[in-house]
Amino acid sequence: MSTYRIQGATGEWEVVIGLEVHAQVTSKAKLFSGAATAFGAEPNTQVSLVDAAMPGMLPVPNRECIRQAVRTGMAIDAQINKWSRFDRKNYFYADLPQGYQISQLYHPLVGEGHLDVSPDEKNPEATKRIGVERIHVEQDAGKLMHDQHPTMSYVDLNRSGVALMEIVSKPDMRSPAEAGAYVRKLRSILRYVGSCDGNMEEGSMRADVNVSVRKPGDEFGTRTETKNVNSVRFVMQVIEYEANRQVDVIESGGTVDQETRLFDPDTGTTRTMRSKEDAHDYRYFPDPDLLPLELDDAFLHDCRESLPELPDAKRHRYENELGLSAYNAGQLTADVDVYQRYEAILGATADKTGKPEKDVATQVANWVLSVAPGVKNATEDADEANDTTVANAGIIALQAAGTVGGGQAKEIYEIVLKTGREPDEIAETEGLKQTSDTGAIEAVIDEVLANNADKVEEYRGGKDKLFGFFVGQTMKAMKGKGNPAIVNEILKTKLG
Ligand SMILES: Nc1ncnc2c1ncn2[C@@H]1O[C@H](COP(=O)(O)OP(=O)(O)OP(=O)(O)O)[C@@H](O)[C@H]1O
Ligand SMILES: [Mg+2]
Ligand SMILES: [Mg+2]
Repeated sequence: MSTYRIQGATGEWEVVIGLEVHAQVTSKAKLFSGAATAFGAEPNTQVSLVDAAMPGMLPVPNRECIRQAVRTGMAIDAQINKWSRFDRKNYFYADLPQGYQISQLYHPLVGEGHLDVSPDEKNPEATKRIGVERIHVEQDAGKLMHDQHPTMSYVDLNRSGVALMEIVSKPDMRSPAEAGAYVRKLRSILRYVGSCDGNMEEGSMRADVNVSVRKPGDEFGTRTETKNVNSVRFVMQVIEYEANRQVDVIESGGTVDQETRLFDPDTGTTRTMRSKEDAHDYRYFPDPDLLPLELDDAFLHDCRESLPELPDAKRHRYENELGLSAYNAGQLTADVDVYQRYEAILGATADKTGKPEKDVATQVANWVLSVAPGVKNATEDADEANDTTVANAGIIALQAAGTVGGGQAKEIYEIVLKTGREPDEIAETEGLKQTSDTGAIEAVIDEVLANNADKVEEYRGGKDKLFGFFVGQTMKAMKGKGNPAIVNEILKTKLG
């Protein structure tokens, strides 16, 4: 793995990165109230008296949120703490009516774990292990709206009280690529587990990016923390910018302040938001309204039993059982949507062809990863609803049987996407079937050879490369519909 270094005036610098990822827990209700959590609702329509911090309201932990955080911890091989507790993090802000956030500082639900990440997507086998310090559960705050009125700000409390998992990494990353890979892998696992939808655009997953620089081998330097970064690309940009900025500050005789910064996507730069409050400024103390959480074995057992096959295990199985290349296996297992589509089409293709999955696995992989997306991108009036598992499997099966060739398969798919017609019927009525009629193919080949007597002579004289020319001419004469295997076979016989 290549080492990322920043070249300064005084030599090479290493960058040290730790990420705090806030992931919204997939749950119909909030962490301590029954209010709904749907994205995009009208402001203040999903607020209970608990979320609005009315006096005398008491929080009641939502079992499903705890369950999802525990399952997430299990998915990263983390220590699950059977005893944990909620603390109040006190601060004043207009989007926080309680005056404190219920979080977990001293006894988090989930302790140490780790993720194996692949900084180079082309080489998913080259992994680096990144430690996770802990996962704690906490409430989200509301949102201030500054664009509704010229002189007033409004408050939307829909998000107030929504359950978040804060997943805190160790300062183990050393390059933008590693940090990008960490966020991708974490997102992938959250989506497999189903504990967070991973939608960074809608804010379901946001990263606080901690960056410091040091000379290789030195102690850690002072970190800055850039808040609420909401895409993989932005995380990488923040690191690139911050690391270079810090090197400049130090090399020009200054010191890096431990502070909170904001990222500006328009310029790709960060700027000071506030200097870092020390943790004790929050006056953390155990929330007296809540009992400690105690998890029993049955609950833990249920959490573990409900975990799906996870990305790494699935990737290895695709390689070992289905014989896929490491690259294809990595691409297909990176996201839930992709592997679900793959597995559905693979199963249907095996059924349709009567072959074991292993025998069609690579063909289906190429179809799902490259052929189908290529056709889809080029088809303007494609209707997503026509892109069914059955239709895809139908086309792949036609090709596997030699009924259609690669070119015809694409044409059929295009028609499927536009019209929803059935692949077998399209192949039949649109004249897209390959000819396997040896007599017909032989006749065409005889003509091709007769028209190119000089080339036949050269071929027989040892110019082997001309074989491809004869195949090409035959296919052209047959408008691409000759069965390639049969064309090859007859040509070989005829040319001797
Ligand atoms: N020297 C360093 N350089 C880069 N990252 C660091 C360094 N030291 C710590 N970190 C990272 O900073 C993060 C600290 O997060 P943590 O939640 O523990 O505390 P915090 O940021 O002070 O608290 P808060 O949750 O209130 O923001 C971790 O991801 C850790 O890996
Ligand atoms: Mg934190
Ligand atoms: Mg932080």
